[in-house]
Amino acid sequence: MAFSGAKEDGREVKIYEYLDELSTDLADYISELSEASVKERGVFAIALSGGSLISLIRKLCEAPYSKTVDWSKWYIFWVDERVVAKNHVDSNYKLAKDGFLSKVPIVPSHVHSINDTVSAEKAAEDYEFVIRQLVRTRVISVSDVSDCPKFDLILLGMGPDGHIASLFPDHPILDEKDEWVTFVTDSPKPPPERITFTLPVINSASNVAVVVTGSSKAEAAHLAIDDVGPDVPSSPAKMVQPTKGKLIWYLDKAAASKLDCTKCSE
Ligand SMILES: O=C1O[C@H](COP(=O)(O)O)[C@@H](O)[C@H](O)[C@H]1O
Repeated sequence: MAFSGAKEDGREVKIYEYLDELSTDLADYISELSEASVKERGVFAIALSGGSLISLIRKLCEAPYSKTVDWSKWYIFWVDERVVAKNHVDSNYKLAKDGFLSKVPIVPSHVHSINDTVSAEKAAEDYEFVIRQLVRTRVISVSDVSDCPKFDLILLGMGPDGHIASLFPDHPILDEKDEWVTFVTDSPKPPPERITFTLPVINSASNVAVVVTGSSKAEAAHLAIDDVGPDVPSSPAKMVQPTKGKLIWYLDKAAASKLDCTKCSE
């Protein structure tokens, strides 16, 4: 690792010279959380994003993780999904299935993808219903602060505009307080119809990791991580502030190139 720094509010920022090193550390982190969660609760409820994240968790499909992780206890969810058929090239499910889920022995009935045969509004409603059932049976834990689900781990990517999940800058759903899962039909990044966890759900997780690589995201990473004052563009990524959970940023050097790194240590 090139740098690792802790911010005053408990956030951790890890910066890597090489993507390979980032992927290995990320796989270590995920497998350690899985082990701790299975020990404590008997299950591991993890929510995935789409995009570049999936190739960055690829090490989990290799030894030692492929053998040491208790895959039978994993329950998979999506932080956001595009409302397209599951075999569509834009589907976050397809991306995860091809690049990760098909390579590890996760129980098929533990994989909770969205209903891709209905409208975005109905898909969000259905997905929230599924999550509510699993909160009731404690496959997903519940926050003692809000009544929100408390995922063991939420993995986020971030776009060059600072969007996380399908929460885009200046969009009214950033203010959603009541729903767990909501929808958009006007995503500025195609495809336009998507469902997404809301900020209260993301911020109720036990652990959140934001994984960001590439120089096109350097400005957005700076705006989200550094203390930049109030007169800056809206940053959904900056609104990721787990109430009680732990937040870690995994960045490569290019994505971290605009950070104020005075508090980072080698
Ligand atoms: O559209 C989306 O974009 C973000 C960021 O994707 P990336 O390829 O720039 O990492 C992703 O996290 C989200 O799940 C996806 O739907």
